[in-house]
Amino acid sequence: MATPHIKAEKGDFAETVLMPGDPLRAKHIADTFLSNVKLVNEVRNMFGYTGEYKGKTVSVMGSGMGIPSISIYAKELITEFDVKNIVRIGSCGALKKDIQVRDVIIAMGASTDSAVNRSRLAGFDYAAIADYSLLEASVNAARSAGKQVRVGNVFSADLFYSPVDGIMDTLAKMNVLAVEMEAAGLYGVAAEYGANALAMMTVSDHIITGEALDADARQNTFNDMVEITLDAALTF
Ligand SMILES: O=P(O)(O)O[C@H]1O[C@H](CO)[C@@H](O)[C@H]1O
Ligand SMILES: O=c1cc[nH]c(=O)[nH]1
Repeated sequence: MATPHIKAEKGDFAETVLMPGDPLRAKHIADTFLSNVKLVNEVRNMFGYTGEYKGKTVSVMGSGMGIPSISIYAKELITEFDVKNIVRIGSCGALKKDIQVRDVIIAMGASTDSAVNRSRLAGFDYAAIADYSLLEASVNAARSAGKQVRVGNVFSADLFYSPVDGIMDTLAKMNVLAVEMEAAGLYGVAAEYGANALAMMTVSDHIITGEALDADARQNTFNDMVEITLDAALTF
């Protein structure tokens, strides 16, 4: 069967799908962490894989960048491929001095300048929040592995290059931990179509200090976050 953006068979995806923005990060994760791997989607090179992690079947597929892109893939995975849990595993820019590059942040909530969730809620402000079970399982998996995570609010920006003067200072003042581009949209899609979602990000750059990882590091070295997510997935 095929949706407009995914060419795969019913049953090709596991109930839980990890979604990095970068399809090559999806490939790295499949190559590094999964066994018995099958490539299940390559439409637009948005690679999707299904394999086994410690005996559990899980999938990993790129989401592309931004709320419009992840919204398409998340909606089709949920409604056409019976996916129940989507965990975004992304990168983000840190907004606070006490957060370092490579720290892992879990988005308990996601603020945004996108209008998608207002469209869903008759023009009112929608609180885009993580599924509590996925959040708790991920925090527990991190604790068990002795890995630190920060849990809080993130900002899902429509524009990577913001034209709004002082926006990063305003976000930091409101205790927003980091900026990225998908979480609020993913949470809205999951609510609309009845699935569970969580967004977890590794800090790839620091808005205050300017420190930044390169593309190769963003693609291939976020293993702590991936292990937390996969270990959490064993419990749901
Ligand atoms: O690394 P990913 O998961 O793509 O996440 C972040 O990186 C992209 C911008 O460079 C946006 O998609 C943003 O959310
Ligand atoms: O969206 C993003 C992702 C990483 N870093 C940023 O500054 N923004």
